[in-house]
Amino acid sequence: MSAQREMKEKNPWPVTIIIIVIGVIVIVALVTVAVLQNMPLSQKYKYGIVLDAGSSHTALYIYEWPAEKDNNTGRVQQTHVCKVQGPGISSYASEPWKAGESLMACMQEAQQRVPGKRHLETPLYLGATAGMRLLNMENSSASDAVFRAVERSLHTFPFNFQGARILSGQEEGAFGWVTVNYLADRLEQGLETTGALDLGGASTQISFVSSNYDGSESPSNSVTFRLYGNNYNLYTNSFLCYGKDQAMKLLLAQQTLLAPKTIVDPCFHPGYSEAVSYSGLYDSPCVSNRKPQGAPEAFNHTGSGNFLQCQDVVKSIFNFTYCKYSHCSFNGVFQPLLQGHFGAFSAYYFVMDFLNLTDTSIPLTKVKEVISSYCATPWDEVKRQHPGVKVKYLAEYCFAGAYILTLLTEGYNFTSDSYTQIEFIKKIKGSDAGWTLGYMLNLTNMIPAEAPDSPPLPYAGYVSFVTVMAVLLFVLVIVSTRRFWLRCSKRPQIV
Ligand SMILES: Nc1ncnc2c1ncn2[C@@H]1O[C@H](COP(=O)(O)OP(=O)(O)OP(=O)(O)O)[C@@H](O)[C@H]1O
Repeated sequence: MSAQREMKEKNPWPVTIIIIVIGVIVIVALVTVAVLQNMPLSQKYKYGIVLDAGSSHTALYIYEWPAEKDNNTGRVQQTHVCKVQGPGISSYASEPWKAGESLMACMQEAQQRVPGKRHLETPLYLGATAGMRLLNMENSSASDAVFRAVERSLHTFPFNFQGARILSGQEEGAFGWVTVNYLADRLEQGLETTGALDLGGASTQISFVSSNYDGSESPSNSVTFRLYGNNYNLYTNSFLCYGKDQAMKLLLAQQTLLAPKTIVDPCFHPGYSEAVSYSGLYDSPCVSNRKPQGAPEAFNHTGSGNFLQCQDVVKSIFNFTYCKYSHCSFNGVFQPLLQGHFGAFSAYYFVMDFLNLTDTSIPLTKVKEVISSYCATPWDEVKRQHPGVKVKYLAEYCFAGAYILTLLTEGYNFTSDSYTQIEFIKKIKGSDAGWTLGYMLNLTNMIPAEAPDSPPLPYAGYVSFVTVMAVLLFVLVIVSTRRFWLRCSKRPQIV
């Protein structure tokens, strides 16, 4: 017995080894718990679906975001887009049930793409823009019937349907601006924002923040936001009837006033000839009050392909002179001085991309030359050169190019300098530029008004900190116990 005690007192190493082993186990356990407890959860996603019921067509967008980050700063991104076959829902005014029917194929696709266990919680929105705004102005019971048909169809799917409604022009402009700035990370980081230019089929929107605008002049153009702790006073205006298709109607209506049977249109290619029915042209409230007296059933629409003359006719659909404010864009609408960068999307992009003019460092004089040369190309040659492009679009690129230039430079007052601040965009980081994402972010409260509280240390920093502290603690324990055992081993031995 005394021999054993004597041995322990002489040799402290077995106890030291036991302490080291226990220490190592404690540290490993501590670090493992810290790592597991704080590890980001495996990536589970949530989904949202928005139907953009535009004047020319409907598109369905599916968005997804990491499940643990909703109501916070989780990156929401577009995972799928489905183009609905056929025209926009406003075209089904005489057979509303077909509007509901037209959405079925894309909705079935959405049902396949969103995981089944998420269906019931996935919000589904339908927002209609200028086509339905016009139909509602013209015939509100027809527009109600279209909405009823669309809602009936959407209710047959297992998603959390939040309703179908017409967006105001202001909402369309403001949510387009939110989308562009959210995707470019400008809101969360509080960077200077980018303006948004949207050219649709029936309306066009301009939205930007200007230090010259506080909302006091023309308050109807002001939208205020508080996002991630920053206040924004946004200027936005939507011009109904100035989307690409309705602007063309304005242009044709203008020309038929002078030549009701045959118009020789400088915005169409030489050799172009098409019969156009007056009822088709005047079916829109944008032009219905301009129908010539005693007009024949149809007129012959021919082209002469002259860009300079085209620009003159295009200018005639704007009023650049009347303005009761300090500054105006056109038609007497207030606009503050332009400021900063702009993203131009929808038809701005489609048209400038086709004409190879998305590079805004190309001087405006050169841009005009390119459009001018396209306009002057005979129609047969244009079709031969672009066999894969929809004929309707091909015929309209000359007009659309001239219209975009006039709208930007004479309408919104972009100069040759500020034109270089425009970027023609289709997508930002894989998501389409347009109002739909901003609309969903707003309705799901996914952009907080205040900047979210961030943990004092990032995850990796936290784990490293715990590890270093545990190792330090361990070393301290070892050093102090070793000194204790060394002292013990040096004590005079009991014999
Ligand atoms: N590839 C293309 N080339 C030329 N024009 C195009 C192309 N694709 C679409 N367009 C036209 O661009 C215009 C804008 O399309 P978009 O889908 O943005 O409008 P919309 O949502 O139907 O209209 P709105 O927002 O006014 O209701 C429409 O006139 C459409 O016909």
